[in-house]
Amino acid sequence: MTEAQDIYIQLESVSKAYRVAGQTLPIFSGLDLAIPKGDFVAVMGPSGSGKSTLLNMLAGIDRPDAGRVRIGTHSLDQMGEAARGSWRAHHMGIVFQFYNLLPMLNAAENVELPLLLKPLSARERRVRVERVLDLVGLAGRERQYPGMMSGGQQQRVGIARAIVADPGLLLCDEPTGDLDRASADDILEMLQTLNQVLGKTILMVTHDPQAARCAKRTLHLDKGVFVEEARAAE
Ligand SMILES: Nc1ncnc2c1ncn2[C@@H]1O[C@H](COP(=O)(O)OP(=O)(O)OP(=O)(O)O)[C@@H](O)[C@H]1O
Repeated sequence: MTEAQDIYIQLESVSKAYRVAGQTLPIFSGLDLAIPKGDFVAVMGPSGSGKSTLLNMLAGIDRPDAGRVRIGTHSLDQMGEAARGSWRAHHMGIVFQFYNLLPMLNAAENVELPLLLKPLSARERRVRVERVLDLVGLAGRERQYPGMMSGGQQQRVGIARAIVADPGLLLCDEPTGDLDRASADDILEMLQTLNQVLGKTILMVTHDPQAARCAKRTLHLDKGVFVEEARAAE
């Protein structure tokens, strides 16, 4: 049983609908979710079940129509857009399916981007970038451009960029969806290390059952509710 004070991510009675061509498309109606700090949660569900909508609300990119989205001590649903953007930059890293690297920047420059929002000297930024690139196994590849890297290497750069500002929370949107099995397994092992060794709380949307098995918990989203939950043996 999760004690209230341990809860890090909390959705309370969240409702969300889209309006398409004059019609209302309900996605969530009274959705609840509680995730403690340090958890590693996989969210699975059929296409269109609302997984990206959930991630967007947790990232503060989108807002619920009703209900509360709380992360740590912050209620994202009560914050304006600028405050949510600033909150995101300081507390959250996002890992994307297709890496979202800027092709004209090399690996180090891509990883450095989130640090440009912080009051750090160029030297401090370089030290942090080198440290995280080393952590993801890319020491020596700082000057390589995304176009010269494999998908697995690009995703390592994506993970380095997501953690360089040392956020407590990582949101991963199909992080292995574009990778072969071996590269996917490397990335999953890396996420497990970030969770177990560095204590990052991770929420990962995935279609891959093997990826979900690496998480501590799997939530299945169907028709706007979590219908099943499995917890890995501790
Ligand atoms: N901005 C939007 N405007 C209108 N409808 C939207 C919008 N975003 C998503 N939808 C619709 O809401 C539903 C849920 O979309 P969402 O992307 O959250 O699902 P998903 O579970 O992530 O799907 P997938 O696994 O295919 O990525 C879908 O029917 C989608 O077409």
